[in-house]
Amino acid sequence: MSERKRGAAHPHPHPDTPPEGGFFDPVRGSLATIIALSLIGATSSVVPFIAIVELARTLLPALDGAAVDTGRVWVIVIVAVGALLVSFAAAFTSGMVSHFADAELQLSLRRRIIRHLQRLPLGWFDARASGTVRKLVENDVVALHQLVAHAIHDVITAITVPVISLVYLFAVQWQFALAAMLPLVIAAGLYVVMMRGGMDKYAQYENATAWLAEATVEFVQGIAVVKRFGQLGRSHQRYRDEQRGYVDFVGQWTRETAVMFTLVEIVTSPLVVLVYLLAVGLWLVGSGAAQPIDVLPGLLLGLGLTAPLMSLGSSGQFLRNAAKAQRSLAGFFELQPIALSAEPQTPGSSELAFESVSFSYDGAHTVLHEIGAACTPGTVTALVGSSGSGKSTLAKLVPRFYDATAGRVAIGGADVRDIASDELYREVGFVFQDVQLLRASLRENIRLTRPDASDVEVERAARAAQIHERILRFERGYDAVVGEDANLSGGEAQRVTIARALLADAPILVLDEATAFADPDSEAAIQRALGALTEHRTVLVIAHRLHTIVGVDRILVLHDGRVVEQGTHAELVAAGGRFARMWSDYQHNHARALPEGANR
Ligand SMILES: Nc1ncnc2c1ncn2[C@@H]1O[C@H](COP(=O)(O)OP(=O)(O)OP(=O)(O)O)[C@@H](O)[C@H]1O
Repeated sequence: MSERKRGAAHPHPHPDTPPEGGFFDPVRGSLATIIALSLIGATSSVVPFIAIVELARTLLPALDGAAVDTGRVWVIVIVAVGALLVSFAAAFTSGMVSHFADAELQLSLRRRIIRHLQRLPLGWFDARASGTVRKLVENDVVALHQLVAHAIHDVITAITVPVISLVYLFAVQWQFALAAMLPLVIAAGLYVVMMRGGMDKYAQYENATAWLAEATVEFVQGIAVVKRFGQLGRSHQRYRDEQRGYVDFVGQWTRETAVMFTLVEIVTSPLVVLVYLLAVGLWLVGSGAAQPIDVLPGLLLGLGLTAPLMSLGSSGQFLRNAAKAQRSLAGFFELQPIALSAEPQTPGSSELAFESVSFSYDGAHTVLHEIGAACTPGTVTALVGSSGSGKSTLAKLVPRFYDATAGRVAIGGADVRDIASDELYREVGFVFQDVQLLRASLRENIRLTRPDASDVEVERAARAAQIHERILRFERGYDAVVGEDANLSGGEAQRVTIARALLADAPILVLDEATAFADPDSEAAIQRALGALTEHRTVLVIAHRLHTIVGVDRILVLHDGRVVEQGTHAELVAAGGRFARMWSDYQHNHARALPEGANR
């Protein structure tokens, strides 16, 4: 394949990138049903009240001795009972459909999140990933649950019931209808005033909550460090300040809205509305503007006009949360998945080559500049260089944690981007510093990359990784579960991942020597384990301790993202350049720690 520049852009649109609002596609039909049922339910719930009025209108003449139209009475009763049943059935069915739709939506979203996660570059899965995924799966998906399962039905009911009631009231007696609207208008006005600047306030409230949570986590996580350095008072002070700030903010907001809130409660309270409507009714009847019977619908339906306002308030909050969740999910789905090749290639050998490889994390700062190097099968190549020189970044391009911004990384002549991912992981094994063990048995952890491996094979890999004896000391041995009865030190956990890499038996190995947390005993064990791992393979190792790479086939010295020297240990020392200086400093600093024969 010809050398070409390839940015982060995906050549084919990703199938899971949803079109605007596409999350609801799987439940579109159910949503339409919920809306229709909510409308039917709300409308039919008003009918019995109208029926009572009409019944009264039909029966009243009987007081003056007139004959009662019993046929009409029966029709009204049947319509009322029928409407009541329809309203119950609609509410029940709508509840059922919403909960099924909600379950369906959550399932489809969670599946979509998982599918998208599987296609993201491994480099995305750093420390922040678990928090982000947790927020998506827990908060955002649940916010959409509130929308589908509750808010749609509540909002439709809260709007439909007052609208139908008012239409009927205006048809019967317009002055009384107008009077019945007054509490609604006053409450709505007060609500608007109360909520003025509510979005800003709400944002401030969320910030205050987030800061408090952050300060709490910081206080708890840092407690060991601050205690050690006698800063407990200061750290505790920040926590107390944030807590004070939160309480002050909530107190202030509550005081600002308390008067308005109480006024809204009073204006909408059933007793106040009833007394008000009775007074208006008496006045209208007294002045001859209305018949006594015309006051009845106003009393019955007028009472139900203001209650929905309150439920609209809380549903509005659900709607805002759902909109926010939708934005956050859309942002996640917009993350570029790793590019998949249209014509997958198979590596011709286990030769690893970096061909003019450049890389930038953010598109602005280049951290690797035109790296060229070849690692042949059966040899060990070490990457050395100061902290931040680009060693890990270069190593992580091989298993495609990231893709080169320019140039290419090739295995047996094939660009790693053109090798199907399962093939790539069969070809490349890696052991990086951030050891990842699953909450599963040690056996399952070792067998992760080769689920079909027999117990004997697992044990052989563990022996070679110098961890077999340690595993046997657990009561349940290989069945001990990580994080439950298998509590491992950093070095031990690392040897488990080395056993895993050994079992996977990949012909190319990318390793971070990573003995940072190892004590002298476990360092020796890890070195032996790595020795077993590197036989007959193409090995690229990030070296931190220079005495461990004295005998490797080739050393690449990185500085500011460039290969500034390369050769064997002896050649580089003889050349008297950067590596020779690093080696001399290293010998000076580690004179006593170096094993015999290492300082040649
Ligand atoms: N995820 C990331 N996002 C942005 N920049 C990064 C990221 N990881 C590393 N860098 C930057 O890339 C450069 C090379 O870092 P890299 O981790 O590859 O160096 P290193 O030689 O492995 O260092 P060390 O020996 O300390 O691990 C550094 O400037 C670093 O700040």
